[in-house]
Amino acid sequence: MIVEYIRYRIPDERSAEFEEAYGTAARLLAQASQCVDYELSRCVDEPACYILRITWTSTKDHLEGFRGGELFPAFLAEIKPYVGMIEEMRHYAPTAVRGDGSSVPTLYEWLGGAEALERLTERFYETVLADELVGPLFAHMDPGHPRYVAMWLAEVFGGPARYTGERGGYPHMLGMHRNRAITETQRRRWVSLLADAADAAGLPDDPEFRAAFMGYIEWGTRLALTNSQPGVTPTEQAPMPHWGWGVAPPYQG
Ligand code: HEM
Repeated sequence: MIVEYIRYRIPDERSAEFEEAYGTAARLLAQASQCVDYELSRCVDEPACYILRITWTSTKDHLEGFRGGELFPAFLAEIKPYVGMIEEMRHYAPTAVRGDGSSVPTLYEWLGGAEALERLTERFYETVLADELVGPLFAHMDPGHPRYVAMWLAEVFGGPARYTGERGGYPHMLGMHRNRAITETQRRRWVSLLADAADAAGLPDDPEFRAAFMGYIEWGTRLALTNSQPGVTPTEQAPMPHWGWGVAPPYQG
């Protein structure tokens, strides 16, 4: 991905028509398969200054795909009157320095941290062991298993990286699922028992949290099922998944 920055200096009397023109041009950006996202910002300290940021799938896709494509003539027609007011128009490659701040709580914080996850997994594995469909899979379960899975979930949801540091991270988890031949019926039961345990353990039940939480569980259990089939060769080394809120951030009143 590549980020294009275009800096404009627009006289005050033309700012309204400029923003309107970009509002129209943006609809063409929204249709472009080469465009990841875009944003036009106006300087607060010096209102004549605008910056348009466009993330492209690649420089080539921008210069050859978009500029050579069918959307470009209509895009250019909208913005042409302002081309002479451009002060900079260049592509920038993102560096490794990037990340999120803490304005939005992590799922780990929202659900109540390590203590809540341990409450959840304690409760969950009690019901798992008593279940006729999935119980047999866990017949020789390590007594620390509920705590280890709580550590795993903590790390996935934005808590401390203890599973990676103390328990062997992704490769260990993968190894524990290999050749277990989990069936779809067992996977479904596991998901259903976990959803019940989330209620019983008093995890937050707001729609945003539960959607994100169960989204991860759905994803994770499908991978566990696939990787548990005899004869498959799963990815041996994968980064620890880090799950966020997705499209519905927490409702904070
Ligand atoms: C989001 C989905 C899942 C997560 C996050 C998860 C997580 C884990 C982790 C972290 C371990 C290793 C614990 C350790 O360090 O010892 C493990 C082991 C295991 N998992 Fe899963 N798992 C998931 C889905 C499933 C499903 C769907 C099944 C079966 C229906 C399953 C069956 C097992 C079994 C049998 C073990 C070995 C337990 C033992 O003998 O100690 N897992 N799981």
